[in-house]
Amino acid sequence: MESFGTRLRAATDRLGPLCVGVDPHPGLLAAWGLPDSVEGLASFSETVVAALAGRVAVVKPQSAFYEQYGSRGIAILESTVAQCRAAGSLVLLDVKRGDIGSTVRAYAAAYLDPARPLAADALTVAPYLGTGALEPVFAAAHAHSAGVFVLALTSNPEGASVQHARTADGRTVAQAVIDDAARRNAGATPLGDVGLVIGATIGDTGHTLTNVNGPLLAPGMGAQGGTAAGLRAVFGDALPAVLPSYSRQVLGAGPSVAALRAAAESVRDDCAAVLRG
Ligand SMILES: O=c1ccn([C@@H]2O[C@H](COP(=O)(O)O)[C@@H](O)[C@H]2O)c(=O)[nH]1
Repeated sequence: MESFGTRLRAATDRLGPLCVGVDPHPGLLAAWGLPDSVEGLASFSETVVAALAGRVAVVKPQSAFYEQYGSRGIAILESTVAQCRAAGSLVLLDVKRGDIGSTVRAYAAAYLDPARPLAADALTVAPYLGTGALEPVFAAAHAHSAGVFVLALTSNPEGASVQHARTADGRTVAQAVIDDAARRNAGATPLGDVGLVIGATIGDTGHTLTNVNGPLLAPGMGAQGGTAAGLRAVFGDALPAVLPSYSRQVLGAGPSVAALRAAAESVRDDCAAVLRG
């Protein structure tokens, strides 16, 4: 199989630069006329698959919204991931895992080994036990042609207190995470497999993103206030690597399949105009 970076570039070239998050909030279930139950979760997920699978480059299910329903929720997540992949979208599982290396190895197997029931194309990880502790997940990603997105500068206002703190060598924690990704992606074409999560809401923080050579996932679009026009201030010269991510703004258009598709196409076109000039 081709590398994740190659597959991601092909998907965004074909379908446009857009990631849609699948976040079945109880409030969204209610707005769609669905119960806050496993049945409601299943119906919500089926509609999202019908509307968007194979039509957007990347689908990003938020694991937490499935986990809260226990094993039946996880079963629906497995089915949603598999259907989106089969339809031709890449699936980035938003699980934000991170632990000591020996445990991270199990997370890597759970989410990236194609023989496992919850295998996706990529996952999100948290680097706060040290990027070195994530080594098994980078190795698994390489072995399975998968991707890893490391939290660097998150979209929530609380993130800066940790991410802007200085390390012993004077860099911020975030810059150390960014530089680690750049080192891992060096020389990859067209794009490395190690992505970063950089919130669309953070403005110009003075971090250097131009050498990453990997995808830059930009959550926080729409509901959290991030805009297509605002991406330039956050990403500067790194704009071509940005993958904007919307959840509630697109999902709020449901449950009509046609309206969900139209909402996704609208934000995709707004972003493409900025990212591709
Ligand atoms: O920095 C981050 C990292 C991840 N997220 C996740 O993205 C979605 C955002 O949902 P919206 O409805 O578009 O606000 C959600 O799953 C978060 O956990 C993030 O927001 N910021």
